[in-house]
Amino acid sequence: MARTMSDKSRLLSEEVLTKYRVELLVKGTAVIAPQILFTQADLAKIDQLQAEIPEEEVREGDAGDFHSVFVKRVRVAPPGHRPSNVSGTASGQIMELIESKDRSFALRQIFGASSDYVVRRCQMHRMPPGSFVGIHLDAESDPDFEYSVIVQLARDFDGGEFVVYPTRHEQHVFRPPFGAVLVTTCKVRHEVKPVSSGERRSLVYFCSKRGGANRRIIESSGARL
Ligand SMILES: O=C(O)CCC(=O)C(=O)O
Ligand SMILES: [Fe+2]
Repeated sequence: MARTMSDKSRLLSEEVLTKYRVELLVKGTAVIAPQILFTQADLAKIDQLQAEIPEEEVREGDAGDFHSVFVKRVRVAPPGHRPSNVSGTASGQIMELIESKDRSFALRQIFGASSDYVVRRCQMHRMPPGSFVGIHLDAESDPDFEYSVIVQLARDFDGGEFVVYPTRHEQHVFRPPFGAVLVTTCKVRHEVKPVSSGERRSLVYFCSKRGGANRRIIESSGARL
């Protein structure tokens, strides 16, 4: 029998969450289909709120890695500091949306966690043609990062593939559609290939069981974005 599911029941479907949990466990990366973690209305709200946040261009090379991307900071945790939202009301509202009870519950199930996760850092990326994110390890920015969650905010662009390198000889290429969410472990190297046309946009956040100060030691880091 055809049934119209509410957003809530879709978010909480055990069967669906278990499927993603296994995918993440086995492959280190899972792509969550559009409309499961974020509805169209959630994405529209994020788009509206982000307009108020200032943008900076990041082009930083360190130990062979380079980037070219426009970044809007929502929550930051620089070395020695605890996670905190950037000033302004928009960042708090975006974090409230991201950390809603249902969404946090769903992600916890996907992570296979027995305790709560905190978002240590959150930012938005805008990548016009020529932009890219060089190969890096998220855990080099903050050793407590466990999972990164990447929400796809754009429809019309070419290039910009997310490529994961689980080993030296293996690579997995992802091109998630608008509204899909890529979840990946922060212990695997990856990159975003150059955008060739249109504009790629994403909301990126990093989750951890630990909420304290960033334990990264600045001198030895290969930090980036
Ligand atoms: O914008 C993205 O898809 C994610 C880029 C990335 O790997 C990161 O911010 O660590
Ligand atoms: Fe990354």
